[in-house]
Amino acid sequence: MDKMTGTFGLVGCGQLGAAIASALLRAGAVDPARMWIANRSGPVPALAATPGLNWTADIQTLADACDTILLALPPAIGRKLRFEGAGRLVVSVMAGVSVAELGAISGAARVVRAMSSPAAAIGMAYSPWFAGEGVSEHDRAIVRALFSACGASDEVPDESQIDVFTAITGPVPGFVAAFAASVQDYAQAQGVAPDVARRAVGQLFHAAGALLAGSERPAAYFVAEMVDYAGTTAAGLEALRAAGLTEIVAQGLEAARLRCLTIGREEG
Ligand SMILES: NC(=O)C1=CN([C@@H]2O[C@H](COP(=O)(O)OP(=O)(O)OC[C@H]3O[C@@H](n4cnc5c(N)ncnc54)[C@H](OP(=O)(O)O)[C@@H]3O)[C@@H](O)[C@H]2O)C=CC1
Ligand SMILES: O=C(O)[C@@H]1CCC=N1
Repeated sequence: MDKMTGTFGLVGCGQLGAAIASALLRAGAVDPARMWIANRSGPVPALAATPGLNWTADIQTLADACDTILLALPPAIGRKLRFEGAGRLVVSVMAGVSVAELGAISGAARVVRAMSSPAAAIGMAYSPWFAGEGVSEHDRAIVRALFSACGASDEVPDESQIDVFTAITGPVPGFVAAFAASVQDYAQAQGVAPDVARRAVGQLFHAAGALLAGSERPAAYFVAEMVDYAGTTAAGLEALRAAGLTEIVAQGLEAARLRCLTIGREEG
């Protein structure tokens, strides 16, 4: 696992920030003594006893001490934040907050807009990131070290793709939980006991996730394979296709993507 060079500061240690902080420390991507956390209510229990880790309630104190700053605040709060971060590398995982806004928030010329998920806590997040104009190759190495400690990541060429991934991979279990709940509901409607349905569907998604994540093939390949097999599953897949599954999923994801454009603004 690559180490992040320099000092690192996290602003906001909630659901996502705490997951990323624990991932970085577990992976050894940053030494605690070179890491700062600014959290409104102070140290979080899971990390409070980490030897050497620096806590502060003051964001500017963190900014003055850190070469790389990660913003993990709610969008409504993050948008209103201002601190002097000129000369720093500023990275954000805040939904909907643009590179331009991040420059205004921090005064930094080197800004990376990213997305991650609380799956970072188990090293299984997907963290896409978009680099603003001033970001150097050295900065990119730091960002790669940061997000490889959290799971898989890719640099994307277009900032608008971060909104797409905020919809798709930001929430974990997210939309997959919605599908899993529908499967559990079906099982229970057929008389399966709730705890058995929960265990069965959990194992199904655990196995399916492992197979999909471990394959170079797109998910569509596995669908076509089952349709071609022309067994019981094919009948169900054909019924789902006829019912508009693809269109329904796209509607949900598009609603989440569009919400990125309004979340945390005065009116939204
Ligand atoms: N949760 C998720 O699944 C995901 C979240 N995100 C994004 O991550 C960001 C953070 O979300 P999430 O972690 O869920 O939010 P939480 O509300 O769980 O955590 C926000 C944290 O920020 C702290 N905070 C608030 N204001 C300040 C401040 N002025 N100075 C220092 N700390 C402050 C809060 O402190 P206190 O506890 O004292 O209030 C809290 O610990 C959001 O922009 C969200 O869109 C992205 C992907 C997934
Ligand atoms: O639902 C949310 O707003 C956060 C951001 C992306 C995923 N979860």
